[in-house]
Amino acid sequence: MGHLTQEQYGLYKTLLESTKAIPWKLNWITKEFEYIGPQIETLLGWQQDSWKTAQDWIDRIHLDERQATANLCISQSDCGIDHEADYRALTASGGYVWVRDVVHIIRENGVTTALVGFIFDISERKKMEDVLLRLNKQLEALSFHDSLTGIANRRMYDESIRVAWAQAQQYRTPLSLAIFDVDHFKNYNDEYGHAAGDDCLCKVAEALNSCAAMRSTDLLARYGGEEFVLIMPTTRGEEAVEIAETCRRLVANQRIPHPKSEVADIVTVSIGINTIVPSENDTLAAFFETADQKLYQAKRKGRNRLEFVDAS
Ligand SMILES: Nc1nc2c(ncn2[C@@H]2O[C@H](COP(=O)(O)OP(=O)(O)OP(=O)(O)O)[C@@H](O)[C@H]2O)c(=O)[nH]1
Repeated sequence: MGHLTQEQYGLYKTLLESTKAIPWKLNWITKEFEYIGPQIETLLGWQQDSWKTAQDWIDRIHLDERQATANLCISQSDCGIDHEADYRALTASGGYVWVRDVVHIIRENGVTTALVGFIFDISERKKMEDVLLRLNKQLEALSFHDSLTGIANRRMYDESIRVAWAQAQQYRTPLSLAIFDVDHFKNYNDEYGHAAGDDCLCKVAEALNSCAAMRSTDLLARYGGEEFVLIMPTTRGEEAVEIAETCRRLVANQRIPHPKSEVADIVTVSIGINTIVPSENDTLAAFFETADQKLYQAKRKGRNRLEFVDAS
């Protein structure tokens, strides 16, 4: 493009200075601002002529993003790569505004000589993102999935067992419940750390689920910590024992090393099972409590085994 006439210059200046995006140009040899749009004063409060060097720009980036943003911009500019960055810009009154800086590099003979760019106000979008983030967190809290293992959570268990109990009571069908507890899991955490413990719980959940998921009416859930529960509606005692035993074997077959277990050198589970055809006098709480007692019996009797009671 040749030289601009006075008229053209005026047009471009008006265009640039009336957009919401704030234009700027920085001399990359001297690191001095050659231009910054007057709109910057409306957005951040700093006067147009207070933007003298790249250092003024860096100093007005929120500390949390400052280093990373400056590093990115310097390295990309030296290499001649156009780039953009989101950061909080300091305002003259001490607040911050989220902006996006979009940068175009000007090179001469393979050397970066100047940067030109636009600063966009993205605070509204960021506010929206924050709202979405908060909503997502709330949704997660309300969800029926355990965030670590991906299987059903305690909330889902509570809902499902209530329904299963009512149906068993109404139709006089057997209801079975198995409680699984990882053996010597405290030692596992102590040996490998909490993060590895989390991984281990995921693998256990996966193994249990591969067995439980074979019947669509069953529900496997993480009851809490290293405890899992399997609801088996319309399932008699022997059948429940068979399924739980398969689950136990599947966990052992994963052969997750556990040298500090006193039962085996791999991760194992103990299981308590209860089966009932609930009458009017039975309570869900007592039903669960009995299954839990069976679990502790399995622990006492040496772990990596199951104990059951069939009151149906
Ligand atoms: N990594 C990890 N550990 C957990 C989680 N929830 C509970 N735990 C740990 O699980 C362990 C449970 O230990 P205990 O209930 O004392 O029993 P145990 O060591 O499993 O031994 P037994 O049940 O008697 O075989 C505790 O150390 C908890 O910190 C979790 O989400 N992640």
